[in-house]
Amino acid sequence: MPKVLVSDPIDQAGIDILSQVAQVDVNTGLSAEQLVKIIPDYDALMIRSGTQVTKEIIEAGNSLKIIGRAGVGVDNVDVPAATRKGIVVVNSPEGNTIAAAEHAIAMMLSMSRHIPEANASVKAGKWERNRFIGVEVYKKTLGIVGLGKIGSHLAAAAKAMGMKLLAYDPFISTERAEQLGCRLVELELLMRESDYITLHIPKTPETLHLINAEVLSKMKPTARIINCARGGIIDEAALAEAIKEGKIAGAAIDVYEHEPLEADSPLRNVGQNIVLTPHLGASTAEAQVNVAIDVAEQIRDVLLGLPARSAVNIPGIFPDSIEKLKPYLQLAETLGNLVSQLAGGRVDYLNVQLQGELANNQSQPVVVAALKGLLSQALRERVNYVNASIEAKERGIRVVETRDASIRDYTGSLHLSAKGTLGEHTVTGAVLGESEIRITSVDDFPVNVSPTHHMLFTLHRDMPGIIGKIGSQLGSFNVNIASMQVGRKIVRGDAVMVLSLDDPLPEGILAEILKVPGIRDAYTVNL
Ligand SMILES: NC(=O)c1ccc[n+]([C@@H]2O[C@H](COP(=O)([O-])OP(=O)(O)OC[C@H]3O[C@@H](n4cnc5c(N)ncnc54)[C@H](O)[C@@H]3O)[C@@H](O)[C@H]2O)c1
Ligand SMILES: O=C(O)CC[C@@H](O)C(=O)O
Repeated sequence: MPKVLVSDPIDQAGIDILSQVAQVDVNTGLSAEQLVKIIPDYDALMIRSGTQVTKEIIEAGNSLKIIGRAGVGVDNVDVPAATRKGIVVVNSPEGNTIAAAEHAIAMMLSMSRHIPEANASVKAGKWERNRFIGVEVYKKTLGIVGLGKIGSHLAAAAKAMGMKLLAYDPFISTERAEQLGCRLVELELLMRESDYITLHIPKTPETLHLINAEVLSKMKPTARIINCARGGIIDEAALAEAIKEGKIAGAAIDVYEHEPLEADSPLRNVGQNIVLTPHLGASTAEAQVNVAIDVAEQIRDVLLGLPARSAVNIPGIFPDSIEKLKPYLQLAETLGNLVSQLAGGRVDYLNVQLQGELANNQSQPVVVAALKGLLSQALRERVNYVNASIEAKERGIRVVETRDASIRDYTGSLHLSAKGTLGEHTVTGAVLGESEIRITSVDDFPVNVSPTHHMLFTLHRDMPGIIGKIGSQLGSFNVNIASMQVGRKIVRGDAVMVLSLDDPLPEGILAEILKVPGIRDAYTVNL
């Protein structure tokens, strides 16, 4: 019988499902060292947000087939390490959406009506009615940062309470925001005009300290901020300072850069204008049953050799033909990710053309893989092969699929074009040999490059000296070039330059590159 380790408190409904097919050991509060020691005995690991599933734990898990996260965020799992080891990571993308949205509302109202302090005061034997005069949320402006599942649910509830809604989400169309009753604006305007600001975005390198001292300084002195998304999105020291100095009226925080919150955290000393909860966003009876069942069913299925429906790292639903299509799925995902970065965040149209031999294959998985790549900048691990199409539809992305078996430059190739905030861009790629992926054209300029983690693309005039100038610019920022290629259609016409870099491009370098005479456009891409 397979063995499942449950290392965080999980609702009994999930344990009951797992017990049908496995021996289930519930062992919570283990240290990382203890987990490394016992994990080799287990086929599956089920967690909430408490257990940090590090690379060391994954590497020690020689029998592990699946890690199940009873919740949305898998930022406490080293997903790349799990993928490399062939371990499926599953989550429950929707099981606690309502709970988290309702917690944000509870936090907003608690702050507005001083409920935590009033409660403490009455329990201390006092009756201080004049001390706790609150404010109404009716007709106030709520700024929602991140209009995904939780942000959308919250928008509907806040609208019903008579609030005016602003939203900032670079990956959502204006039409979608309008359907939800929100005016889509830039972050700065949202910070300036909102009476309440609530965060519902993932924690990514881009969102780390997105709300820092400078951004907080844009808020009205009467405004309040809520974070029920992820710790680290707000700079905690800057937040504590802003409240203490009266630059903003208050905050309500559920999630922290380090959990449990440290004893000496500056947030603990802010006084009564901050409401703190210990990561309770998903802690409702209903959400805990939902996520436990959702994830336990997937663990059971994988242990029985069946696919998982919400795998965040590998496709879970396709039949046996997956083996043959696998390199093309990887190609589609890479090209989707690439074209979304060239086209800018808010893509509203994607054309996927299957060419050559690929045109004779089942197209749906390839289109889904392209969408997964396209949405990966916005949704990170939240997007998977199961939800990519629905997510794209909800974002108003029009998807067109075409085939052309007569294009035979490679055995099979894939051509994507996408239109976004930076205009329309196209990329083509092919699979060489068994599984080698190549980018074979960019904006219809022929190239032949392997995708790498950090890349720079330029559109420029083909003229002497331009390559050297870009090289020197990168050198002056201490960025090492791994390879470089130029694609052009005619001599001294327009050309595309593709550089693979050893290092990420530092901020500010694009502006310098764009100053080089002859450079028309430049894009950084991280794959
Ligand atoms: N406190 C809790 O217990 C709790 C419970 C559930 C979820 N969460 C967290 O809440 C967050 C939102 O969850 P969700 O289910 O709504 O996710 P979601 O993926 O449905 O929505 C996230 C939204 O953020 C947008 N986004 C991505 N990067 C952005 C950026 N840089 N700026 C602005 N918007 C950006 C995306 O376009 C997307 O619409 C996640 O961080 C999740 O882990 C916390
Ligand atoms: O496990 C929890 O209670 C937190 C879950 C929540 O943060 C999530 O990302 O789903």
